[in-house]
Amino acid sequence: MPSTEDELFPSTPGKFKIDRQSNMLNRQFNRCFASTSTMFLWALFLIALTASYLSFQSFVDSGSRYFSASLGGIQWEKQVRNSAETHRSGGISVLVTGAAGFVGTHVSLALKKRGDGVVGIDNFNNYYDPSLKKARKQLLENHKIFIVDGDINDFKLLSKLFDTVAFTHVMHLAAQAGVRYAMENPQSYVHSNIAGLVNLLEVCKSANPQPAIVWASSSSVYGLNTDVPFSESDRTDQPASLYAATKKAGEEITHTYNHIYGLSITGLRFFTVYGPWGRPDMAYFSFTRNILQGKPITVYRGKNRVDLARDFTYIDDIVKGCLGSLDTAGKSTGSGGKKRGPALYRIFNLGNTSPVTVPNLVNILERHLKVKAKRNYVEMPGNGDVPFTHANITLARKELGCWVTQLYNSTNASIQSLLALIYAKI
Ligand SMILES: O=C(O)[C@H]1O[C@H](OP(=O)(O)OP(=O)(O)OC[C@H]2O[C@@H](n3ccc(=O)[nH]c3=O)[C@H](O)[C@@H]2O)[C@H](O)[C@@H](O)[C@H]1O
Repeated sequence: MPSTEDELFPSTPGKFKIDRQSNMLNRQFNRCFASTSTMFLWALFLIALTASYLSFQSFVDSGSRYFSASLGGIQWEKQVRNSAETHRSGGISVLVTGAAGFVGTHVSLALKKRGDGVVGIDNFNNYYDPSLKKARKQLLENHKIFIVDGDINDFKLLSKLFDTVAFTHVMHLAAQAGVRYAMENPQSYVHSNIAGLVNLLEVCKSANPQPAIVWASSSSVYGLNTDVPFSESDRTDQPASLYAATKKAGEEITHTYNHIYGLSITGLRFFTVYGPWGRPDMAYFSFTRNILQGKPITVYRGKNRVDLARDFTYIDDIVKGCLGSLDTAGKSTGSGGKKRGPALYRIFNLGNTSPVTVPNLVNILERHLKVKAKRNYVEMPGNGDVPFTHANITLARKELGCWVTQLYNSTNASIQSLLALIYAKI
């Protein structure tokens, strides 16, 4: 008779293990379920286990519900829906990214004023004083526009917005702006202008219905192009800054989403936009501040002391171009992430068509401010600037219809607003 357990099993290792395990299980099974009362206890235990698992699941669900309250919650969803509601027949429902930015604020207000639904999203980053962005947010809220504090890289948040509202359009203005800052913080351009854009497009392509997208490209894509005025068909493969390169990349990226998923895309190449509620990093703003404070200003010059020139464009013209683009965008054709037919892909210059040299800009500021500027002329550092910009807007005039270029006399309105901001220490 075998005296030990081991002697019961053959010596083949694989088999040994299996048999040994099954034997052990058998013995455990025998021990545990030896009597019906123990079986009854086991049944009770299993029921309790199932019940606690189910209640844990509901805890997890309510937890994720609670978590999404930071994205949403019932109150939040209500605010989003109310803000997105249209108040005119044939109105559109627009998600405006970068809504607390300069252009975003003006476009949001204009849409709301004509009865469209608007929901804004902005990450309130500190590229420039966020208190200016908060002040713009307050202005928008006064007009019953709800602004979500969030980043376009947040896939969950964007998806939730599209789950809450079937946006017909996206006006994509969130971006890392500024040409020269790209040398200081290159990653921020990749984060917003590339990764953020792709994230937004990923959400839009899966949305049902897919929205039509209008977004801000830039005059900087013309880079070192020397054909003037700049036309949409001109070459754009010589960017002078990382900013320009990310905007150019955006044009290519949006093209692929148009091609693969049937998203309607309109890219707008803005030319140095100025006006009330403008950006403090831009020359007309920083020059105004310095002139008023008696500080010198640095005026860049090109090679051989050639003046730099910009096709400075007034914000109201840009707003008209944005609204005209939204109105003519046509529908995206895809659904469920699949293309169902060709959709519009367009690019337009939005510029003033009459460049002004930077020294002349300073003259105009001096006239309005009635203060003489202390000018330091410096050769343009090789940090992303281009010598001049000049828009040909024939295409925008023809296809957007509403395009009427204003003259530079709108400077006064801008300056009054800048003064208010400067005195408010923004
Ligand atoms: O159209 C665009 O795509 C871009 O427009 C804007 O860029 P820019 O045209 O560079 O505007 P802005 O900074 O106002 O400089 C104006 C002029 O002043 C010169 N400039 C500037 C600063 C300074 O200290 N001295 C100076 O001479 C400077 O050399 C330039 O000649 C947006 O910021 C950018 O986000 C993008 O949208």
